[in-house]
Amino acid sequence: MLQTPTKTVPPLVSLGGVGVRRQGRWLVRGVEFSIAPGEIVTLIGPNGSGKSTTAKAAIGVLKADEGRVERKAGLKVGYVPQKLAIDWTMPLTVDRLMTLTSPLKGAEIDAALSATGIRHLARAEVQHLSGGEFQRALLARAIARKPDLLVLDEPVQGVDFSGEIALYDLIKTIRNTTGCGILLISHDLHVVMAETDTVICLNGHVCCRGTPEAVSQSPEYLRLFGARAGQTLAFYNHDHDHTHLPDGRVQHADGSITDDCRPGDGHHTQVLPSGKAGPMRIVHTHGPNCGCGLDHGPAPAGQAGEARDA
Ligand SMILES: Nc1ncnc2c1ncn2[C@@H]1O[C@H](COP(=O)(O)OP(=O)(O)OP(=O)(O)O)[C@@H](O)[C@H]1O
Repeated sequence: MLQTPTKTVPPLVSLGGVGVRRQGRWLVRGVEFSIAPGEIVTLIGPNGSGKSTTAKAAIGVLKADEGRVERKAGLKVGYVPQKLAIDWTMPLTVDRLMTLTSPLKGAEIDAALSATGIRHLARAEVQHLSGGEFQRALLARAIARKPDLLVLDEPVQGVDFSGEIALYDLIKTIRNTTGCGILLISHDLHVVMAETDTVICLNGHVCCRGTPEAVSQSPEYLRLFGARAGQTLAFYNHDHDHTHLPDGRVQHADGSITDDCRPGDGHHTQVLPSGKAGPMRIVHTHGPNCGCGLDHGPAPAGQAGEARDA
């Protein structure tokens, strides 16, 4: 059972100075990271910060316009995109969903559905699944072909908080039992999964990155999320010092506006109590126009950063 990433082995995918430009605008630029077998890398950032674009560039769905993307020869990718083109008016069972794009043996379908805890739903109509069940069905579909790299673009959409914890636990279990690398995307900025090895914060470029290494023991946190979550969640604070405007331009802390991010943009602080690694809940600090679309008040005085639940 693989518990820790193996950085000594060659990466599954490696990005160096990657930029993607569309319609005369850099969507992301200067992106650098790699994913090793068994490693969980989480991309976070506000809406439109380039997380999906980066993930697509990493797996070759999108071509980078600058920089280099290297993938292990023969890399098998399981990809759960943010949006899925499903005709909800057509009846579609879970086991049919599994084989929509390529065939699978019955035993492979069973194994994947069992691994995600929804074997009993094999004959269920997809449109009748709950949010959490649907995400599990998508996960089952992605792991059925035993990928080396699993790319999950917002895997907790439509799932309540306890469902999120369960899904992140499941994703961790998949990593531990299969040893695959995982690239996880979260736009909410407030939830990052268990055992995330590396968090990369994007805002058109890599603003900050780090290893979440702590479990919060804060009383407020335990009160909010309960002892179970308290064992596995930690705080993560950061600031965006620039705002992505609706027209794609970037307003900087000094008020100036440019077409793209500047290399020096993105001053962030990360405040993590020490302790065991685990899933963490991101609590972040915003300027008046951080761009995340959420209303955040100031943190209680005396806390490092302004830790408010996003
Ligand atoms: N093909 C394209 N042509 C032009 N602009 C694009 C294209 N694809 C994405 N964009 C723009 O690039 C920016 C980054 O998009 P992307 O989907 O990567 O962001 P994201 O961080 O994943 O956002 P979200 O959290 O909302 O899903 C957005 O402003 C988006 O409108």
